[in-house]
Amino acid sequence: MALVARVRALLLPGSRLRGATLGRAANGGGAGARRALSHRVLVEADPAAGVAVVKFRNPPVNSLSLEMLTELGICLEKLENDKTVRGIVLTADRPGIFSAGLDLTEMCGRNPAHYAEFWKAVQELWLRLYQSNMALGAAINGTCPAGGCLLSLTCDYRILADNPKYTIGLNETQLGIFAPFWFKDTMVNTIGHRATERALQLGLLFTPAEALQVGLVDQVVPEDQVQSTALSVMSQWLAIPDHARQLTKTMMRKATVDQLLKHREADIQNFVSFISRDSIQKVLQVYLQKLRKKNH
Ligand SMILES: CC/C=C\C/C=C\CCC/C=C/CC(=O)SCCNC(=O)CCNC(=O)[C@H](O)C(C)(C)COP(=O)(O)OP(=O)(O)OC[C@H]1O[C@@H](n2cnc3c(N)ncnc32)[C@H](O)[C@@H]1OP(=O)(O)O
Repeated sequence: MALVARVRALLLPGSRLRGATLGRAANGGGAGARRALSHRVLVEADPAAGVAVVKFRNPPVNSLSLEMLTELGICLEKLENDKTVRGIVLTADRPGIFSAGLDLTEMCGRNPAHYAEFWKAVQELWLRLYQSNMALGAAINGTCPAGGCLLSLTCDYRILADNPKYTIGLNETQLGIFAPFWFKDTMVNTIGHRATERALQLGLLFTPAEALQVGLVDQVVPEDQVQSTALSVMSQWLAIPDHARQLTKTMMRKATVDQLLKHREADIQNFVSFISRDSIQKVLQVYLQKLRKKNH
């Protein structure tokens, strides 16, 4: 289903996204700050600063399900069309887990049409974020594996909470799957080829100190200062004239974006045929069961 159709489905009577509003904040935020609510994404906009904080709230682990991808896409599209917003900070509504990455239940026990729809939504969100004209910051206030790490890598800078429990990285190989070429390219563009090769083959999850050292994040700060630091760094990015910053960003990212645009359909087919393999279904199911067993 294309984004428009998925949005329609989400807006059907009964959906909690229906009637989402952008109103004056009941509390918090500066003068004129606005708050928008959807089911899984909370937006706190500060038009005076030109910045919106987009908070993930998809319990229990902020996984990127099809619905979450869709709501995030809608929210970003709205912000892109809002002339008062020039920068966005992505963060988790509750500290602890920034995002557990792609929702594994979307990749297990479904049919090929579902896998194709899901993968298309992953591609769409990446394209929207990686090509965004806005300045994007990640305030990483929790653990950040795989797809969560990818989200943060689409941003222009990353601030990570100084908590050794919070790790970040593309750990796909540890699950028995692998990071597609555009995940890999996004990481190469951030930390370079050799560090990416090592990180991807070993499926490394970096502690804050390691992430800072390898350049996966730009700053590690005390946990209670992640958002305020991300906002203060944002003011540096917004001090640059938009057109100059945007042209530079496009120049830096265009080759990577073009690769996916050129191979988009093939990438979907590759994903569907890989994820549908019995052997891959089995490893994903074992991984999910291990996660679930912990709690039962
Ligand atoms: C085109 C190319 C062709 C081929 C490419 C090949 C492959 C495609 C690549 C696909 C890319 C995938 C990227 C991903 O993002 S895969 C997801 C990777 N994520 C993880 O490994 C994280 C897994 N989760 C955890 O490690 C922990 O949950 C976490 C540390 C985040 C939190 O721990 P905590 O103890 O707080 O919570 P849990 O008890 O573990 O979890 C609570 C419940 O949430 C469920 N859960 C956790 N993570 C996920 C997830 N990613 N998706 C779905 N559900 C998840 C977990 O099972 C618990 O459920 P219940 O027990 O409550 O039922």
